[in-house]
Amino acid sequence: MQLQVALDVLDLPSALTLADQVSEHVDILELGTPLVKSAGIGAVSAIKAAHPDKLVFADLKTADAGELEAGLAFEAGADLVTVMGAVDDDTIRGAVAAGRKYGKQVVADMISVVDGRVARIREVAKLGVSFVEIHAGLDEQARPGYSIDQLLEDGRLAGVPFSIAGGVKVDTIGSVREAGAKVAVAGGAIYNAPDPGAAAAELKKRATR
Ligand SMILES: O=C([C@H](O)CO)[C@H](O)[C@H](O)COP(=O)(O)O
Repeated sequence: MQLQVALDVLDLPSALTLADQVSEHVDILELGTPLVKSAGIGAVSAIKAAHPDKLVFADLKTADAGELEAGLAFEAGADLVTVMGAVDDDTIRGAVAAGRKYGKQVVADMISVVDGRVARIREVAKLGVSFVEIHAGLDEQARPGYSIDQLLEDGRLAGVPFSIAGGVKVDTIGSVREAGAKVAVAGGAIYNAPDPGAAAAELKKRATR
């Protein structure tokens, strides 16, 4: 299972510092949505230039104009880009068309799809995305009683390639691997750790055990 770090910081210098600290332990460097909004699409180019050997994931969470927005990220050097799984199928098809044009990958982010999630995961997989991110966002995670378990259950049931995001940490990443995820996404468990490099190394160890 691959490990993706979500660089959920708000400026490019902080993102470059965090990427330097963790890159040797991760497979995918994600520019989180707030970072792209704050620092701009040029941050994608800067992270790719600093880490050309890593896959760079632009978490645009596109909700409309899929081909246009995905094209912006691919043109800037992204290897993967997100489109929302909840949006119009033509938006997803557009992002996929851009992916084909650039030879890059599109990921459908299932954030906020809760009812009927497995059925929608199967539908978006047929639209040509490379995989589906089964995701509980920061606001959902903040609610009392949040558990990653329903994400894992839906991944097991869906029968298509998937990643998991939503509070992946040292004591849950083993379950993410056992559920069959292709990628585990970790943000806070890495950037909030006293030593982000050590936290990423520990997650990577458990991701591949
Ligand atoms: O995508 C994310 C969130 O929606 C903010 O943009 C996070 O990067 C993702 O949830 C991973 O972060 P953690 O949940 O802190 O592991």
